[in-house]
Amino acid sequence: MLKDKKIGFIGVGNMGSAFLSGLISMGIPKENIFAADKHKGDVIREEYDIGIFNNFELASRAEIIIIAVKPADIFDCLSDIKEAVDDKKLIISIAAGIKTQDIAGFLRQDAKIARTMPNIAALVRESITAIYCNDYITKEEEEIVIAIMSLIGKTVVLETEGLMDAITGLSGSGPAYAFEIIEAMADGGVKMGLKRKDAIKLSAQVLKGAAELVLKLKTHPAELKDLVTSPGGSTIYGLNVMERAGLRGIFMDAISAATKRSKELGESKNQY
Ligand SMILES: NC(=O)C1=CN([C@@H]2O[C@H](COP(=O)(O)OP(=O)(O)OC[C@H]3O[C@@H](n4cnc5c(N)ncnc54)[C@H](O)[C@@H]3O)[C@@H](O)[C@H]2O)C=CC1
Ligand SMILES: O=C(O)[C@@H]1CCC=N1
Repeated sequence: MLKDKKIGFIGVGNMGSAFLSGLISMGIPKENIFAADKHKGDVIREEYDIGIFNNFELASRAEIIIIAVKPADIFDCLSDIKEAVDDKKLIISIAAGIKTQDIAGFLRQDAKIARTMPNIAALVRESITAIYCNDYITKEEEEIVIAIMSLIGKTVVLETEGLMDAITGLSGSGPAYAFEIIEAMADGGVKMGLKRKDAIKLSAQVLKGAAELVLKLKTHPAELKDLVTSPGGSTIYGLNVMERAGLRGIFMDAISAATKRSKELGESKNQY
């Protein structure tokens, strides 16, 4: 489905490079992949051996344009590509907060625009990516967006755009929360005498194993928690401390704050 498409990336940083690696390892011919990056053109050419262009040239050549710059840079990029975008090109944004309607307002009202929210686990093809396609994208084109996002992990398709900020706050930002948990659990192990390296390996594998259980058994996490928590055992003593500290409230507040911030990123053109 993707092999004969001309795909261009604007911005090849943390996220753009994960997509690029995915496309290349899938065997997409390199002559069909282009990139534009304001600061790293030479490095990308050397690393991936693909055509490097400026934003306008890239948008003129590509049928699918993936915009992977920071939200603060997106409107500069849209200005650069405006004259090259017609009603056939497929624009895919991964920028936090930026609404399809605002992108269309900059480009053209009938532009085909998909707003997506992946996460950094794209680097190991374990992202979960939410996809919203505007009304100008056909079913077949939606399949193309899904195929591209599947290069970096799993996908969910949204019928409306409204929940995209909440998804940004939960699964877009979520790996950072998980890294904190892994590090914090490792700190606990170190406090109890474990070596740092062992403690990190143990806590990371715990999160991976627990996640696999939830996903594979399709069982509610509370039920799985009960499997670990023997009456009067060690786990309930640990959980007791977390409950006193209000761990659930902390996560709920964190995701609310990140959701609110994602919305703000879409409201101001001068985000940070
Ligand atoms: N890093 C993450 O975990 C996630 C990031 N995102 C979104 O992905 C987007 C990219 O994030 P990262 O890859 O982390 O950023 P990054 O800073 O690593 O990469 C952005 C790239 O864009 C280039 N760039 C900046 N201005 C440009 C311009 N005018 N024209 C062409 N290239 C330009 C930069 O040189 C840089 O290489 C952001 O909008 C962010 O909201 C979404 C989900 C997760
Ligand atoms: O913090 C950020 O701006 C981006 C959005 C999702 C993950 N990182």
